[in-house]
Order: sequence, then structure tokens, then C-alpha cells
Amino acid sequence: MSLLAVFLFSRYMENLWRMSPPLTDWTGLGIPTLILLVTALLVAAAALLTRVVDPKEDICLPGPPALPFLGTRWLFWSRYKMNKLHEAYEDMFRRYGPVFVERAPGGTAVVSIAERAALEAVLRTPAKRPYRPPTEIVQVYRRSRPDRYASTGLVNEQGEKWYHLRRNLTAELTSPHTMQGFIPELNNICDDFLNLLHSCRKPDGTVHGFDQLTNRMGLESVCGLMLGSRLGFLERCMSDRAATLATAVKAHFRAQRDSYYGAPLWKFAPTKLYKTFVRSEETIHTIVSDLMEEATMRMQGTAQDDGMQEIFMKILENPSLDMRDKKAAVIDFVTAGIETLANSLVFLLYLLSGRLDWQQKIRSELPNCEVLRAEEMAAAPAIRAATYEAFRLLPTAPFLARLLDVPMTISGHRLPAGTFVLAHTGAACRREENFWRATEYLPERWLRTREPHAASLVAPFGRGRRMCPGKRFVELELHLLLAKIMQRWKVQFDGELDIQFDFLLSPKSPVSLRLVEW
Ligand code: HEM
Repeated sequence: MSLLAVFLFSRYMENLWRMSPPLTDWTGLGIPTLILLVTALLVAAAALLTRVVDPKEDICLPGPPALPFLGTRWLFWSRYKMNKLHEAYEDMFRRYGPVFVERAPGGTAVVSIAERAALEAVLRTPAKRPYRPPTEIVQVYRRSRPDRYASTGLVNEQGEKWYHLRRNLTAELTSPHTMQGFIPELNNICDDFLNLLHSCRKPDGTVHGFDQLTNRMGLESVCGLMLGSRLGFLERCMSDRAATLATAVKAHFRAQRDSYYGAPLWKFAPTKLYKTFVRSEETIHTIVSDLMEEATMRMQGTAQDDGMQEIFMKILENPSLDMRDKKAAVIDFVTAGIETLANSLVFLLYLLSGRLDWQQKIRSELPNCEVLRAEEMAAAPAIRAATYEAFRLLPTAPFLARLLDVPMTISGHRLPAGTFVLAHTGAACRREENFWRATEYLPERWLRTREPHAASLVAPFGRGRRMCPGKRFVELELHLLLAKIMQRWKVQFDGELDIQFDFLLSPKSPVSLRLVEW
């Protein structure tokens, strides 16, 4: 096994050699020295990674076989493809049952759950400061840049520091009043998106690269929300800056996925993966800093009661926050919001393309006017049912990560406090024992319940105090977008959408669908 590891490591070192100049000039040392060095590094790495597992606390659950040093991660480098992790987990649930254990390199147990009672128990635990395991690569990088980051940010921080950020950063975002104020501008953003779609449509209605256009919509609306001004991502020709930001956000997610499921070599050397991550984080930081400065300058002299500027102004003026935390917050909100929103819209339209009857139903519930208000959305239950059902069947975040606050007995097995749990709400929602005709897209189930109907398992925005603060905004925007698209076109899609795992479930780019006049 260690030979394999040496081989993998030396392959990686060769690649590193080819990709970028090394930090030190090692070329004089020769290959044998290199291999020796690599072996020594590997032994040191293994020693660092190996954790003594307390047999009293160890978890006896079924699961794939673990190898020394590598745990069960070898599966993601051999049997399964990293960009198809959702399929890998489906396969493991088939093989090992709805509660199984993986081992991280070093032996830490990671318990995956798709069983209803177990999921409900984990997600209902009312933790005051829920601990969501941070993404290590983000944590390591941000801690290495105290000049830019006062903390690792809302998404990755824990305990009191997380609570402080959450309290000071999300009150406006989660307030119904603030969202009401944003509706007029959101109507404009949706209209501009539809105009962009219209200008990209071929004569038969085909829109090539629909996913890239939805990403631009995600950028415009989330940046508009967080920075309080329109930034032009929906203009016919996107600026270089917008394109760079969109690419960096994608690279950021992929690097996080690879750092978690790939070989953890980036922890010991500045690997290509680590450099890619750093580049993407720095690009996002630079662009967001510029955008914040521009937004501040634009706002000087404009009315302070503008609904669109409320969130940005509240964050900017908050005396309890360090300026570095304000910037990190905007970065985190923007990166957390763009792809999730864009992917969700693609999934929703893809699923609806197979339900022309439901598209007609939505259309029949809508008024014939351009500007839609909250009341009009509330009077269109078909929109909410269609959106919710898409979240049930194809959530962009298919599982939630937690460290257990208290010991729990799950499927007859005792899990100690501190156990790393992956709550696979997405997989559970596709199980026949939890939903009637579980693998089909049937929005009608949300208007008239058919048993089984485990509604509590649908958690596209998470649960408890760490729940997504963007939920209210996202629902509003998706409902508005869907309404406006249905007012104008019916949606068609040929074949099956290819879905991959980029740390989020995403449609494989480019996606083409047809928007056909009614
Ligand atoms: C369809 C769109 C979205 C989906 C499906 C989604 C989903 C999620 C999920 C599942 C979590 C983890 C919750 C948990 O652990 O319980 C989360 C956290 C988070 N989301 Fe979203 N999100 C979306 C859009 C947004 C938007 C637009 C923003 C910002 C404007 C945002 C900001 C955040 C932040 C900051 C967190 C971390 C919260 C914390 O740890 O306290 N998200 N999101």
C-alpha cells in the first residue's frame, strides 16, 4: 500500500514540476533523493494523520473496508469518480445499508445516514451553536492570511465566533421586511435575465449554455443583494470581470471538493490543488473588494432608504464587525449564493420540462402583468409546489454535515458526541419508504398528500441555527423567475440532464434547453 502511495505522491510531484516552478530548486538532487524525500514525507504525513482511536468510543457500523493511512478515501480514487459522488453514496447505501461508516485518512469516523428516524433525530437536535465541520482548505488558507481575514468566515467559523458573525451579518437577510423592499429590484433583475435569454434564443427556442446564463443571473442578483447595486452581469456582452468571477467561484467549489475527497497532500506541500484554491480565493477577494469600494462610492449621495441598499449599508455600518470580517462575509455570501441559486433554477426547469401539464397550471394561476408582487406569488400555490418538489428530488446541497453535540443512538448503534455525521437528506427523499413514487417529479404531492410523505426530510437549505440565511431570498427569486418564464414560454429539454458533484450537485455544462412561445 505504501508503495502505491509513494507512486501516487511521486506522480503528483512530477506534475507539480511540470505545472509551475518549484518553491526551491531541487533539480540537482536527482530522482532517488526525491523518492527518499517523498518516502520520508509520507511517513511523517502518516504519523501526523494517524490518530489513536479510543476503542470505547469507536463506532461499529457496516461500511467499506478502511486501509491504513488512507481510510476509505481510496474508494474515491478507484471505484468511484469524484465528480459522481452522489452516485457513489447511492451505491454505498445499497451495499452497506442506510447508516454506514467511512474512515477519513487517519481513522476519524464519518457516519453517513439516509434513514428517516436517524435523520430526524440528528436534524432535530436543538444545538445552540451547531458545529458544521469546516472546509479545511478554506480554514488553512484564511488562517495564513491574517492581513485579509480576521476569522475563517461565517460558513467555516464555529462556536461563539460563528454566533457573533451570524448575529451581526444575517438579521437583514432573513428579515421579511428587507426582502419586501428588494422585490421591485428583483423584478428588474428577473426581467433583464429574461431579456438576455430572449436575445440568446435560436429561432427554434434553443438556448445553448443556459447554465452559464443562470450563473450570470445568480451573480447579478446575489451581488445586487449583498452590495446594494446592479453590476451589469446580465448585459448582452459580459465584462471580463464578471467572467473571471464566475470562473473563480466554480474553481473554488471544485478545489474544496478535491481537497476533501482527494489525496490530502495539499496539507504538506503547496500542491497544484492548493494553488488553484488560493488563486480562486484571491481572485474573488480582489473582485469583491473592488465591487465593495465601487458600491460605497456609488452610494454616497443616494437615498439611504433604498430597499436594495439596506443589507450592504447595515453590514458596512456595523461597528461590531472588523472590516476584514465584512469583506469575508460578502465573499462568503456571494460564493455560497451564486451557484446554488443557478443550479437550482436549471434543475427546476429541467424537471418541469417533463410536466407540460404543470407548466400550464402555473401559467393559469398567474396575472397578466410584468411586475409581480408578493401577494401574487402567494396566490400561486403551483409555483411553490413545483419549486419545493424540485428541491426534494434534486437538491443542489444533497447532504448536511454536522458534528454531534450529544451522544446519540442511531439504528441501534451508539455514536459518541463529536461524531462527524453526513445527513443525506437528498438520498432519503428518493427512498420509496419515505415518499410516494419517490423518484418521480410530482409537484401535486405538495397540494394533496399521498402516503408515505416524510416532509421533514426535505431540507434543501439545511436545519436549525446554521440553516442557510439566503433561503427567503432564494425562494422569492426562484418563484419570481419561474413565474416570469412561464408567463412567456414553455420549457422543453431533450434526454436526461447529466449531473455532477462539484461539492454541490451541478448540471454538467453546457446545458441546452428550449424556451418555446406558448
Ligand atoms: C438555492 C440556493 C441555496 C441553497 C440550496 C443553499 C443551501 C445551503 C445549505 C444546505 C447550507 C448549510 C445549512 C446547514 O448546515 O444547516 C447553507 C448555508 C449557507 N448559505 Fe446557502 N443556499 C442557497 C443560497 C444562498 C444564498 C443566495 C446565500 C447568500 C445570499 C447563501 C448563504 C449561505 C451562508 C452564509 C451559509 C452558512 C450559514 C452558517 O453557517 O451559519 N446561500 N446554504
